[in-house]
Amino acid sequence: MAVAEQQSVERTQRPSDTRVPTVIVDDVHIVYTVHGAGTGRGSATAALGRLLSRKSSPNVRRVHAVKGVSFTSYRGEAIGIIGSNGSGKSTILRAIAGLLPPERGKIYTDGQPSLLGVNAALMNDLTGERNVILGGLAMGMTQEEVRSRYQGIVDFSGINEKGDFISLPMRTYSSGMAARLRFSIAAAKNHDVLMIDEALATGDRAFQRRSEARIRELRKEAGTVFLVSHNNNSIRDTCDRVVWLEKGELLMDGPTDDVLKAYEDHTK
Ligand SMILES: Nc1ncnc2c1ncn2[C@@H]1O[C@H](COP(=O)(O)OP(=O)(O)OP(=O)(O)O)[C@@H](O)[C@H]1O
Repeated sequence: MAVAEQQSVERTQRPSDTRVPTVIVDDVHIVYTVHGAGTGRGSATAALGRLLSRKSSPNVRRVHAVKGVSFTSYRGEAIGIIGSNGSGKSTILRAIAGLLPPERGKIYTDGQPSLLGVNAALMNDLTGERNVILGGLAMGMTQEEVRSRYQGIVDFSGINEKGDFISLPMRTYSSGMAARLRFSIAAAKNHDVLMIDEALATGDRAFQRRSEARIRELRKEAGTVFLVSHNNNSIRDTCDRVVWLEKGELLMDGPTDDVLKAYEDHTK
């Protein structure tokens, strides 16, 4: 795999009235290579033929998921990323987190961006309690910090509101409960750049309100928050700027109200 084109923006002394960039995405292209792809003919007979064929398919298909996207984020901004299914939102976040190498273009980041996805790695067979400790340590907290923030994380997640779930293995949680715990662990720490992929969509309304308030706090603490969501109200309540991707291209980047209005007109 090619080396990710992830570089650090040097922290230099700047006048206090200038905006400080946190992520620079410069003409980025991201291509997935899919091995063993079919021929692309979609009929049932063609699919059955492929399944019954003894030959393994030599086909390799390239999916050009992000096409020449550029934008810069600044400290204190919360940026919503919107667009229809498959438009490249999760892909661009994964690239900013350094998990996917751009095929072309460059991504510069100030500090280590943290990606909080619905699939963020916690261990399903461990209890919620163990996962809070594991997740806290994985994010770079000391044991002492984890101990002192433990109760706050559990209370924020609301996991124990209906019984002692925190001492049960995470595999017994509903997907919403698991997403809440992941968000609560990540939000317990201040991040230079925090990227949240749909995590809010799975919580109930009360949890969404708490999360939105916490996102506003994180911004005040001089971080940058990216929020991928299909929920326009969540974006409206949390973000002051929105980037709209469609078919891997940047369609619009501007103030939340302007971009959401154009998006809502487009999707009517
Ligand atoms: N691991 C992968 N291998 C191959 N193609 C992929 C992979 N992940 C995503 N893609 C493709 O890349 C494109 C962008 O996908 P991505 O998940 O970034 O979209 P998205 O905007 O986050 O979609 P959604 O709103 O449905 O979550 C899609 O065409 C998708 O099929």
